[in-house]
Amino acid sequence: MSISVIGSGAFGTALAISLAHQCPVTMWARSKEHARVIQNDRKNTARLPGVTLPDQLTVTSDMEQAAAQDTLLLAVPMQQLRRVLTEHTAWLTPRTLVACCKGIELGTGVGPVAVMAEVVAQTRTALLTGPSFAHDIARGLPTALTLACADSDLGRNLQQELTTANLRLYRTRDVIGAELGGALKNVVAIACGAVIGAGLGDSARAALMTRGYAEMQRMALALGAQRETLAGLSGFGDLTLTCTSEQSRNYRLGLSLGRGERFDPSVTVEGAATAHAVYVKADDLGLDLPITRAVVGMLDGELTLTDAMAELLARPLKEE
Ligand SMILES: NC(=O)C1=CN([C@@H]2O[C@H](COP(=O)(O)OP(=O)(O)OC[C@H]3O[C@@H](n4cnc5c(N)ncnc54)[C@H](OP(=O)(O)O)[C@@H]3O)[C@@H](O)[C@H]2O)C=CC1
Ligand SMILES: O=C(CO)COP(=O)(O)O
Repeated sequence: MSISVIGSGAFGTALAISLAHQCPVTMWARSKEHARVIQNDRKNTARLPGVTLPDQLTVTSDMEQAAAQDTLLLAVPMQQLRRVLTEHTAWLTPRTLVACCKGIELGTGVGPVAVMAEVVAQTRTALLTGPSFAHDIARGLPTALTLACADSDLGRNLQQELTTANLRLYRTRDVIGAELGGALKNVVAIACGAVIGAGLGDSARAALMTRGYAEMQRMALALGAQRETLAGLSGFGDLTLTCTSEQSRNYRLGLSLGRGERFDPSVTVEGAATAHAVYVKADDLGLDLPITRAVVGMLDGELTLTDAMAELLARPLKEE
């Protein structure tokens, strides 16, 4: 088996580093100059500073070279996935494609696995998700992730292939559950960052995490996910990490909203687009997602945090 990582951001670089400790890995960067600098310096200073690349990791901007491997991990932002696949379809089929992004596509309301299956014909698809910060993986710290694949045999093979000394992979066939857990937890993390940023306290955060988890379940179960998947690494596990750590960009965006500070728009924050995509989808499904609605309102500048909290607290009292 041979592996390529498509995308040389923080997460792609971290995965490539971990995997390259056990087999040769190729990492693709869209910019020729970026690929040359990372390959020569043995560092990705722009996206993942402070970590040295192992010798078995080769960086290239040549998609034909990168796509020549058996298994391709796609580590680009969710809203860019369709574009990357469309631009390089000729090289990507027939391959095994493993999406490593977390989010729901604006406009279609689907997750990364559906996008891969739609754009690249005859492809075998899977998803790698779960609680893990790129810096932790790259530094060799222990991490447990979920490999979701509808095909049991392929899932087993990928689980073996992608498990490393510090990445322990669990397996599920519930792709939609794993996708939605990883996507929806980012929306809740923005809300949690906002309450902490505004000084509303840890009790308010615990309430939001718990009721946010109820929202995640409501949406995911309506779309055919299994409850156990939401309770696993890809759902509850990642929700816990992302809502409690300043390493999370989604949480940091929330902190900025709560503090009334500007946030760098170039930073990848998947929960922002996903909140909008989920809000539309929930409306189509007739689902009530008050925390998602509050996040959308704050992101669009239509609700202050004070108004959002007032709306949440004024909702009719009900059974848990
Ligand atoms: N960072 C983390 O800790 C984790 C991230 N993830 C997920 O991984 C995904 C990627 O995030 P992350 O790596 O952190 O993001 P980064 O912002 O660090 O990097 C994004 C990468 O995608 C590339 N890219 C963006 N648009 C395009 C495009 N149109 N064509 C080709 N390449 C493109 C960027 O290229 P360029 O450098 O040229 O701009 C960059 O290499 C997200 O879905 C995120 O949720 C999952 C778990 C952990
Ligand atoms: O998904 C992540 C942790 O599992 C990374 O979180 P952020 O995208 O918020 O940084």
